Amino acid sequence: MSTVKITLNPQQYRSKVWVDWCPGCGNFGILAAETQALAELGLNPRQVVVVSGIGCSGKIPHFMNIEGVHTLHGRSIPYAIGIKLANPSLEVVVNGGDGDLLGIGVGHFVSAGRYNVDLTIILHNNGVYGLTKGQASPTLPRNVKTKALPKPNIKDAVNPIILALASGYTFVARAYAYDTRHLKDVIKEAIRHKGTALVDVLQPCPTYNDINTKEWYDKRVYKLDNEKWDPVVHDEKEAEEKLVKAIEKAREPMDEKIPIGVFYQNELVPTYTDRLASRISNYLELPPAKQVIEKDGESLTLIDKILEKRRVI
Ligand SMILES: Cc1ncc(C[n+]2csc(CCOP(=O)(O)OP(=O)(O)O)c2C)c(N)n1
Ligand code: SF4
Ligand SMILES: [Mg+2]
Repeated sequence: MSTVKITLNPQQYRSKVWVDWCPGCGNFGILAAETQALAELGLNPRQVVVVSGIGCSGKIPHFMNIEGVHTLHGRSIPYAIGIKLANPSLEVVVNGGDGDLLGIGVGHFVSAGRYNVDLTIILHNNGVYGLTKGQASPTLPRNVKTKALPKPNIKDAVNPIILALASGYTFVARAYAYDTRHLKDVIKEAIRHKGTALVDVLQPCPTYNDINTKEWYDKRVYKLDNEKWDPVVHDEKEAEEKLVKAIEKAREPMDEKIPIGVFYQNELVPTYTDRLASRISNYLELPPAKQVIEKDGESLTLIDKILEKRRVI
């Protein structure tokens, strides 16, 4: 992570691009909290890469003054992993929709936890495919009928917290897009965490999700901190017990009460950067992005010769 300190002004992380989300969209809260978190962490915008997929959520890098990549639907995580592996000194944040990360991209979502790559993944969880006009997303429960569905949802929902815990994520949290102060604090913790971090953000979509509205969430969300919840694994022996407790907490029905905050955090697991550095002695000084690959326009790698040898005529 960069240690360059800059002034605490979230506007430095905002671009001049017009934000075209619908009025009242929960994405505004995520954008505000994310830029505030980066400002409070004092991260150099040139050292932060925000990677997104396709969806309303996917537009976020355009609205930020950071290094950003707006990738393909479902493919933000492999891009992000590649960026982090090529240059481990960068702070890499993924922003994705629930369709993007848990539908078409779910294989990559699971895979990230197995590497424990040092990434922060911010899930814009609105229960719908917002950009494509409100189809059910993988987090919409069965039998719920949002306004664009002709009939109630026929499929069961995926629980992002449980899926992340089962996949080996070492930081797993839930937050709420309209409680931007709490969301900002959770994003800061996720970025500071060493390992794969998920922040599942409950994000009202006032245009297509007429069930999980601001009014619906406001009555239900409560903070885990107020329950004296301790998510941190302080000792290897605690890991199993805390993981099981976090899964049990995430299994609680969300009809009446919805906990937000950090469910689980374990920094005792080596990150993928640590694992590579233990096998490649000069990885941290000379990761792929910092290697010199040409001199005076001539390639210093043998790639041309290797390709020539394998040419099939
Ligand atoms: C490979 C591919 N399949 C399908 C689409 C069409 N598509 C664009 S966005 C989207 C879903 C968006 O929903 P979500 O990821 O939840 O993001 P949101 O708009 O809700 O933020 C789909 C299916 C696409 N762009 N690319
Ligand atoms: S469709 Fe929903 S998620 Fe997309 S910008 Fe509008 S309110 Fe936000
Ligand atoms: Mg969505």
